[in-house]
Amino acid sequence: MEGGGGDGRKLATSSSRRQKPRASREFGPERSLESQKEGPCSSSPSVSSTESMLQMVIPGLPKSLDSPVQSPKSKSASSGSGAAGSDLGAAPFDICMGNSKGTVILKHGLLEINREKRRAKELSNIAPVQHLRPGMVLLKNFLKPDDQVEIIKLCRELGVGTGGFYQPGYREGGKLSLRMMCLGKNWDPDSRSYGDIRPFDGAQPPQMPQELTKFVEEAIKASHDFLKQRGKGATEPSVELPQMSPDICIVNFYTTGGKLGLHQDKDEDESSLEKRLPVVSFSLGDTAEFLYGDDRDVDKASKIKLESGDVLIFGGQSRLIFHGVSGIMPKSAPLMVTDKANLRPGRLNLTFRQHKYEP
Ligand SMILES: O=C(O)CCC(=O)C(=O)O
Ligand SMILES: [Fe+2]
Repeated sequence: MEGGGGDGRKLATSSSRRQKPRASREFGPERSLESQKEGPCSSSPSVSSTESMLQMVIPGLPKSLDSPVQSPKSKSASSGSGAAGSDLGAAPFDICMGNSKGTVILKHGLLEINREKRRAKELSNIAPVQHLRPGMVLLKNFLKPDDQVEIIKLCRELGVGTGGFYQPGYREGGKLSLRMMCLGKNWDPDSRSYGDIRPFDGAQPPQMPQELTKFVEEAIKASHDFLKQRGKGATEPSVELPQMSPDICIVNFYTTGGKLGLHQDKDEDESSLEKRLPVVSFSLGDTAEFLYGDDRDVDKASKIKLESGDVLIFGGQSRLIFHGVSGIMPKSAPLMVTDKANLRPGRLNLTFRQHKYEP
């Protein structure tokens, strides 16, 4: 499937970039989804209502949930050059709450506890694997709560260090309504290309942790096992969903006002795209309303909920689908995960890819 739009794989000059229609992983409130259609949640990237609610319960939280948290560990590899918009010189963003002085004790109301019980009941009736379309498989609740906590903590550690979370923006102005960190290689939203360092501060992205690769391999195996059960006549599982070994990952953190416009992931190396190596996506924390389809059209897109622990895989015939996040559902994260990990209100998403195919 080929969608409309320019070739996002080539690094463009700023003038040619301006002329080029953006199709690959372009997002942000100003340019895409929010101008097309509102999601279920607030369209503002700030989260003032959640913020005031949290400040009542947790003293010591930063003034705004979107304001960066100071960490002694973090520093940029070099000073910013003033290139493509981002949080130049800003402190890192901590996806977890609390501080070194003590832990955050959250008391849950009956409403929250009952919601959690209801959800557990619902989950037991949901098919654990859903074949959404050729090349697209959803593994419901695949990551166990303790694994989710481990992944969140790992991302938190990496996220407050060099090359950690920042709020990306475009040279011409406008910010994405999420925080981003890359692992393995840097993906630059402005040039829509991968590189070894982040242009705006010269930082090298953290290495891809082996612990994460293991979960990705397990998820691909689980989807192959599922596809194998279809028996004779069905496409060979490894053809429908080619095997991949992730070497890059884009980690996004959405506060409850976060969104991501419809886009294609097509900035990986041609060898990887030609083989249609899948993208493997982990969802943690609050639930996202996720859109996908053949066109960059919100009204034609299919909608699913991605909940904490879900793994979505799209490769093969679905490798170049348009996809995006229209909203984050506040207070939908499982308490047993967010309590243990101290995750902020919001959603953590990791999309693993293999940059290059090497036979
Ligand atoms: O947050 C998500 O579920 C999708 C993220 C995504 O599409 C991306 O990072 O390219
Ligand atoms: Fe994407």
